[in-house]
Amino acid sequence: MSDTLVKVEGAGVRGAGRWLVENIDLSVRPGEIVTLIGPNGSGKSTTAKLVTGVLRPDRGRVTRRPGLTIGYVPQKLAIDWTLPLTVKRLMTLTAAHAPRAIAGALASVGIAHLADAPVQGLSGGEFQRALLARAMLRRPDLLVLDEPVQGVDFSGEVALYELIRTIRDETGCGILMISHDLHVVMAATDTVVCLNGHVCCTGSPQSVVQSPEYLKLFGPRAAQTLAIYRHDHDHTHLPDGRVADGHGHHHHDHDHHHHAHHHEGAGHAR
Ligand SMILES: Nc1ncnc2c1ncn2[C@@H]1O[C@H](COP(=O)(O)OP(=O)(O)OP(=O)(O)O)[C@@H](O)[C@H]1O
Repeated sequence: MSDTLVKVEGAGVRGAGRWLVENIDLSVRPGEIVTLIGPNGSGKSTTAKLVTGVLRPDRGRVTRRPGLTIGYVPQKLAIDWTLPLTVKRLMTLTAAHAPRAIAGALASVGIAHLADAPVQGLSGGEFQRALLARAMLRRPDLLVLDEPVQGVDFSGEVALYELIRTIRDETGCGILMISHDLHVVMAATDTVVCLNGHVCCTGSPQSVVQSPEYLKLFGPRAAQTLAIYRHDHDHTHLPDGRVADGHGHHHHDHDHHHHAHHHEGAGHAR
């Protein structure tokens, strides 16, 4: 294991009389961002639950570094949306934390000004940041994020991935995240694990986008994902997602990312 935070080896989970996932191999080291990608129902959440220990493997094994602390940001939060709940209170729902620690965590994700705001009024991006702050309060060695950019628009998405990288840089924690987004996540991760009930391919974003398994799963347009991102993303974002000024970069929106070229009908006439 050396300093590996978690290692999943040949793991499978059964449910409803079948294998939900099989032969899962992956590991997360300190400071590493590993992203699970795959279509709906491909086993991303199931794999994340294996990593956090919510699910036990029916085959294979999962080894966690002794004393490992995990911060988890769920896909959905089971809270009663009809009760008034401030952001500050959300931070202490499941564990007590000192007011100073809470203020620090909210500041680190850029929402210090929302401490007394009702959770119900937050935007999608603000809510994700609040959940991140809550997970960070545990000072986790490993942060597990199930779809961290849900309900967030494209520029907010870029800002969130940048925040996640900043958290990694500043705390040195390992991060496992789930996404079925391809464009931004591919550039925001060290290792991609592509799932379809089993691990189709694993590696750097550069190597995964070139693998036949990835292309089969996501189609040829997906191969352009990384190139498009690399080409255009030469500017930095402010915490709220706006493009930072001051380096001669002009503001522009990201719509063009979504317009990968079609090459339909490009076959040769015979
Ligand atoms: N508790 C369960 N019992 C039976 N089947 C389950 C259970 N949980 C998940 N499944 C099934 O396991 C498969 C993998 O589900 P999982 O939620 O891990 O996929 P996912 O990749 O996270 O999907 P999505 O992108 O839609 O969130 C699916 O076919 C799902 O229906």
